[in-house]
Amino acid sequence: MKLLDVPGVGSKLSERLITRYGDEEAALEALLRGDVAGLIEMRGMSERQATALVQRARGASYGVSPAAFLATEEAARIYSSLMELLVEEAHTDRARQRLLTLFPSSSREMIEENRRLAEEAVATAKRLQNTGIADHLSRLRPLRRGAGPRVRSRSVATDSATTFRALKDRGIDRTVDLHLVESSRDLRDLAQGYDLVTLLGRSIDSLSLPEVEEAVGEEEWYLVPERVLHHYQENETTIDALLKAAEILEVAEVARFEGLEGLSLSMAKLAEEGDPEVQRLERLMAEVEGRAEEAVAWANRELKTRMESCSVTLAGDDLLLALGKGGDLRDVFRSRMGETFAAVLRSARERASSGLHLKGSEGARLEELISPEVRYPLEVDRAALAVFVQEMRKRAEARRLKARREVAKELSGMWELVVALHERLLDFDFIYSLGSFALSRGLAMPAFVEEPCIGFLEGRSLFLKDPEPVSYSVGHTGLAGGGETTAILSGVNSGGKTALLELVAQVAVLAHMGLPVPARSCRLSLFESLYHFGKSRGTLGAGAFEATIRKFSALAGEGRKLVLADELEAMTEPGASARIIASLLGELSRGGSVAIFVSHLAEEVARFAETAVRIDGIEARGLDEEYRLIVDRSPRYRHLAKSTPELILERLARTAEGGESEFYGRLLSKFR
Ligand SMILES: Nc1ncnc2c1ncn2[C@@H]1O[C@H](COP(=O)(O)OP(=O)(O)OP(=O)(O)O)[C@@H](O)[C@H]1O
Repeated sequence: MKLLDVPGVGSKLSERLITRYGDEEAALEALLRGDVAGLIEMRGMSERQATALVQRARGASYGVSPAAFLATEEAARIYSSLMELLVEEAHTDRARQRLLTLFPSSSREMIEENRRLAEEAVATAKRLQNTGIADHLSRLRPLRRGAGPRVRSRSVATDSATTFRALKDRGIDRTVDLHLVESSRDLRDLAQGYDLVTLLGRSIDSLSLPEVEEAVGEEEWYLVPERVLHHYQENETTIDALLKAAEILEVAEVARFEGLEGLSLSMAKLAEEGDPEVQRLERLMAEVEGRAEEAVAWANRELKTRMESCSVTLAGDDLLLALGKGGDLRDVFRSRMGETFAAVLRSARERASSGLHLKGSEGARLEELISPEVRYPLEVDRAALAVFVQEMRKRAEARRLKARREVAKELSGMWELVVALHERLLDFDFIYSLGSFALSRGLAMPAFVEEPCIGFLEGRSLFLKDPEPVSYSVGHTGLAGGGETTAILSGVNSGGKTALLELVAQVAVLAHMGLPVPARSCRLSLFESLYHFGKSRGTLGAGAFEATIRKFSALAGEGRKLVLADELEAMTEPGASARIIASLLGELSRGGSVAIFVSHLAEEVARFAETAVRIDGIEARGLDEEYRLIVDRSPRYRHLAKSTPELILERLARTAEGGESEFYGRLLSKFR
């Protein structure tokens, strides 16, 4: 098959598909695989168009058209409503898009292939019951690949124009400042603006610059580990869901995966709370200023109190010394009050550092923030404080960088694994959703037989909230009824005739999609198409009658059809309608088709019929305690069900009062 063999693909679209997928073979493979997600990446291709394109390609590969089976609007509506229910089961967009590419057809091979898929899907969903996998699948999102926030405290420098260009081409400058330096001076100037400069190249001496590190690699994880980590951080929820879902699949022995453990361990490191030393430094940075201020304030209060309560007696010598050349009254005070001052200073410094878990020279550095000079009031040395905080920030940053590099190095080789895992689990969601749809609704795989027929036991309409099971069969299903392939369904108003027709349509559509159907068991033949005619409202005018009859002309064509019609009699006067229905049924029966017509004109139709037409009926058995009709939803075969007006009259007679009730009673007596 070629791309041009797909209906709707002209040379222009074919070219675009080849550009998108690389070559014709890959493009065709993508269409047949149902790659809607990949197709909508093409400009101007909507999801609906992509879905239809996949359907046409699939259809073409089996020699069918996706629109052929659903021959009427009503049939297409039933299919759409079924698809709505089906896609409700999908946890991901990918699964939803793939599910939407399924369609009913008369191709035995296509149905067979889908049946194999559906059977595998149901078996898989069964094995995964109560494992909670759905929660993890629901957390899967498309993988993102943003550059992440800029690193502002560091920069990368190189002395080589070639390296500079290569790094730019790799987009390193999107995350961190990138510089080309030509001399040690350049480098020194640059270093002043950052906590750390990573230098690539050996021509410039950087030994004397503590803010410069000589790079030992050019890999992304080394130069900008934040970028690698960002890929994993921004996809953390999805990766976590992937790991959990994959683990469940392994435990349930549904699938095996390589490299899960390594990825899981590295992801755990990514999520780990920071390094305790970095946390200590951060706490120190946050608290040091306040502590120093508080200690100085305390010392000033203390000095004031102590000074106020003491007096100093000066000897004449002291006065001469202080007043003499180069003399200073401070020296006098230092000699008299030195011990008091020193004691207060010591206590203040202890107050500043207590509980800060200082290490190495940090204690001494902190002490230096409160000058030992004898003076009042004491003050914090702001310049020393700034230098101290700056140093701590650099130490913390260096440790953080080291830790980031370690995790980034591990993770940098795992991205392909993440992408592959993501693809597999999105594909898996399609299978799992399909299986869950069948399992949660108790669907069963139908059996295809040769004779024209359709029938099921305990069918439950998927469109009703709490459906009563219904069994019905037309043609030689071997389940019940007789061999007639055409039936007229009569019965009480609101008995469930329309609902039953819809159920037959649901069964036919799902079976021809290769999917299980809502019944305990089901047998049917392969049909070329489904004609479903809904109930029309009121008698049609001449123009509308003509249009309706034209639609029926298609029924005369070749091929086995399943025809479901709801109260066609409304198309024209009852007498004419009965004749038309009878002759339609004759045409269909002779053509080897199967038909179920809901009609209140069953007796008249049977009178005009030239072929064997069975009349079945849905009947009311009586009234319940609240005077509601008790209906047997499964039709009785070969039984003309009355509309049971006497039950309605009985209800009226019992619920009305006085004269009105008597009136209904008199009418009712005519039936007894
Ligand atoms: N199998 C079923 N289980 C539960 N409820 C049902 C079932 N079949 C039909 N009903 C309910 O009965 C009501 C009437 O059904 P429906 O419209 O199919 O009847 P009808 O025989 O076509 O009526 P009418 O002759 O008036 O067109 C609907 O509201 C539907 O929900």
